[in-house]
Amino acid sequence: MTKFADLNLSASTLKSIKRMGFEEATPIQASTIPVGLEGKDIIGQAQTGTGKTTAFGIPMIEKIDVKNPKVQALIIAPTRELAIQVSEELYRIGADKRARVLSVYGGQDIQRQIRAMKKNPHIIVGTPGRLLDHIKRKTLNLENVETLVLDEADEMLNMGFIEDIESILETVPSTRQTLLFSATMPDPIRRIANRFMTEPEVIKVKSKEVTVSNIEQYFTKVSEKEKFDTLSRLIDVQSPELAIVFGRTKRRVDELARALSIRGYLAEGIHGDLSQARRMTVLKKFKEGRIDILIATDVAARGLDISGVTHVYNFDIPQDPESYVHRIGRTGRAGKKGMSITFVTPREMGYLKIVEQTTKKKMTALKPPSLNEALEGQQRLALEKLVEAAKESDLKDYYPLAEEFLGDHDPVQAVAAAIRVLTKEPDTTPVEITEERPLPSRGGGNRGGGNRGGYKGGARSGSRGGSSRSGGGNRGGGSRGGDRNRTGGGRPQSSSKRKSYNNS
Ligand SMILES: Nc1ncnc2c1ncn2[C@@H]1O[C@H](COP(=O)(O)OP(=O)(O)OP(=O)(O)O)[C@@H](O)[C@H]1O
Ligand SMILES: [Mg+2]
Repeated sequence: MTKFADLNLSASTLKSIKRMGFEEATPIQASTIPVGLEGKDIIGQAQTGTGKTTAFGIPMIEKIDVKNPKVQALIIAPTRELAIQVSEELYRIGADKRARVLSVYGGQDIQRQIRAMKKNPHIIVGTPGRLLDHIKRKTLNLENVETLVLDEADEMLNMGFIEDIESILETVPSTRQTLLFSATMPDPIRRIANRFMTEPEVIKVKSKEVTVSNIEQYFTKVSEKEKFDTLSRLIDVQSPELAIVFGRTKRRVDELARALSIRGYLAEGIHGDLSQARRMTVLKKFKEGRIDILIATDVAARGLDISGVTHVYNFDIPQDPESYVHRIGRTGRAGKKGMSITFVTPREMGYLKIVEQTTKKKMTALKPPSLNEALEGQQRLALEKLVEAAKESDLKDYYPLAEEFLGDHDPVQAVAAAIRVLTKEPDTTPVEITEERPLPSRGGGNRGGGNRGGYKGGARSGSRGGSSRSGGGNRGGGSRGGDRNRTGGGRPQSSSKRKSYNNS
């Protein structure tokens, strides 16, 4: 175990780290910080949630000369949310040194960013498009940059940012130190490394597995039609504190968010077509627990660090194993426990194998819960509420009525009634989820870079037709008459039999 105090850091950085509550350096931090301090280029690979931000953040901040008003460090990140998150972490690390950090990203008023630039930030964290914009407007000068970080470089490659990054780098001195970090390092990333880096030291944390061991990984074999009911029941049984549900396309995310809300869950979606303001609001609500289910596309969730995410549901299995690693990595962070459940349709079982081969870890088969099990889960949750309430000391005011009630009723009957009142019965209101075309059968060389690009493109543009958007018979929960009867008096069916939601 390495203590930060043993890493030769300045007093101000040590003070900040202490304030952040970090006691020991994680393995990737212990191995990269000394090399980073020497000024070498680094390719750092370590599992999700193991503190890569601080691993590059510390050597970067140590190098900053706060008396020099020029921009000395640049971090490029694939999404706005990630840029904000990284800038916040860097701000905390540099707080005692008084390093100034600014994040710039699309969707935010550029004039406001230009005004902020005039306050001479030492560190800029930005998304490629907006950084280029500032460079072209000459509102950002990178001639004094000494440290460059590409966070989630492989994702930026997938997103087609490579040319933007190249243009940005033309304005950064070639003598800079370059650091590149990700949980996965697919082959094409090495090409970037060769192009942008000088004799990089590759630092991989020794580990047989790509995923952290504190995530319990399950899969459940389920037909496309049964997916939504299975999801509802799993949520009822497992009662996650915070959960992220991944869908393959933007339309999928929108439909799932709506369908979950119809069934009474506090759920909202996030993807690249939403306005920046909307994305921020949804994330904020999720972090504060005002919604407990976030539905997202791959891109929207890369690198996000939200504490309290206990469950990740892959409503659609991702096509490439790297996406899987990043998706489930939204839970089980900083040593906490987590659980992931991946839905696999019978035709997509081959993808499960590919994922398992990459992660070198078998997922455990999970039987989809029955409606009764979902009900039991909700009853247990209700009981937990009662147990919590029973711990309170100021229940005295309720005693007279309780005694009166118990005078006329058998105690078991009385408690059962209390549990019943508190139980949210599984809701089976019909909802509409457009069927997603299964992934092409596995033989098709789907591990290659080219294919990845295609898939990602589809997910971003939302333009995949979803092919099987045929008539009424294809609906998710709606076609399962037996289930619907349970909630009986629910809402009239017509209210949820909307036309297929069509955004393509
Ligand atoms: N030494 C440490 N001790 C305790 N917690 C830490 C330490 N270093 C970082 N953390 C915390 O761990 C969490 C995950 O860190 P971070 O987001 O940097 O992970 P990551 O490796 O970049 O993951 P991803 O691959 O998903 O981007 C953060 O909340 C961070 O504050
Ligand atoms: Mg990260």
